[in-house]
Amino acid sequence: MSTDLMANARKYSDTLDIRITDSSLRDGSHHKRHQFTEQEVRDIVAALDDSGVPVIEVTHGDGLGGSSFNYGFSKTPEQQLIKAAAETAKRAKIAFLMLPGLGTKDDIRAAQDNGGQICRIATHCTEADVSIQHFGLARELGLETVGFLMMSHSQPPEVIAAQGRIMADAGCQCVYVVDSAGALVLEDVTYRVQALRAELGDDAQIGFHGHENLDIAVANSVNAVRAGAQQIDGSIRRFGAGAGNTPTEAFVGVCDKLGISTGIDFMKIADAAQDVVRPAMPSECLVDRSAMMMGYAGCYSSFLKHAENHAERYGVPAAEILLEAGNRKLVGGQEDQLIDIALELRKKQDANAGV
Ligand SMILES: CC[C@H](O)CC(=O)C(=O)O
Ligand SMILES: [Mn+2]
Repeated sequence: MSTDLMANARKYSDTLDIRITDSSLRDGSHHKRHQFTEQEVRDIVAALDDSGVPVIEVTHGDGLGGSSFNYGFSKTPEQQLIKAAAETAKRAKIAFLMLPGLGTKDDIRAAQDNGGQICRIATHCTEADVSIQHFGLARELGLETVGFLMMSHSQPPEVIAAQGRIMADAGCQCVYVVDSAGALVLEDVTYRVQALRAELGDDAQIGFHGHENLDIAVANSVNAVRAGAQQIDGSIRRFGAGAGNTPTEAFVGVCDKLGISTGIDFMKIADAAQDVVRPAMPSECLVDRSAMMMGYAGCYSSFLKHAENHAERYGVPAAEILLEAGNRKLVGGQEDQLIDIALELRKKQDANAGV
């Protein structure tokens, strides 16, 4: 590790160089169409906790309040899942995600009452100002705070840094570069993390949340660490939206080999991935045509399942819906526009076929 990274790491903890948050029970909720049962959450939390994962995120895929017609209804109320996770974890902290406008301040209070300790607040990467009151509340309540700058590929490093400054000033303790589309490639991550590091200094830590759509989430995460990120997200078995996230277990193995300390036992987490998490997944998260299209075109990974639904309903390819969503620069919350795209594709298809 570089001297700078060692210095940053030491500031974070006496024993760990980086802190990993496993997001499979939140980002994986997209892949599972929000159908987690309480027992699955308990089993996965127990296995991750026993492996030494320090933070486990549990919420509807779209955060607190996400269970809805627009985003997909949860099988089990997310507050019940947060409570089950907090009751199960012996060492790990339980984190929850919220998007201002979807979740409310009361949802944050309820998540804390149910045992959540880390409040992660996500905004589009040009809209950090909508998070100010929520960071204020979270800090007042004594919660640890994390800020998510979603779709970070869509803005240059200086914009990401300026938006990170807004979050840090509002009380955010770690600003994440969030590669929602899996569109960032290697140095794209380095430059964004470096810009945040330069802007925030000691005011906040930096984090990185990757998606695997172009198959480089582990490499991107290593680049983030080398550029000074102290917190990294993964999802065990890549259980996340699109092609999934940085696979926690592979990233832990890579960190072991690079001499980056995570505090996670590689053998135990490898077993957990295979024996506990895989059975709870509806299918593997794949770098298939649709997922690659999202990384290539810069399309929000959470759109995948919605695009698949519309593809089936309107008889058009999901990959083409996603490609067009990327071209139109759609952001989270614009899920309904995927229907317009599907209908337009269908019209063109019919016209070409002379229907
Ligand atoms: C809440 C939407 C989204 O899934 C957050 C996230 O993980 C990302 O943007 O990658
Ligand atoms: Mn994600």
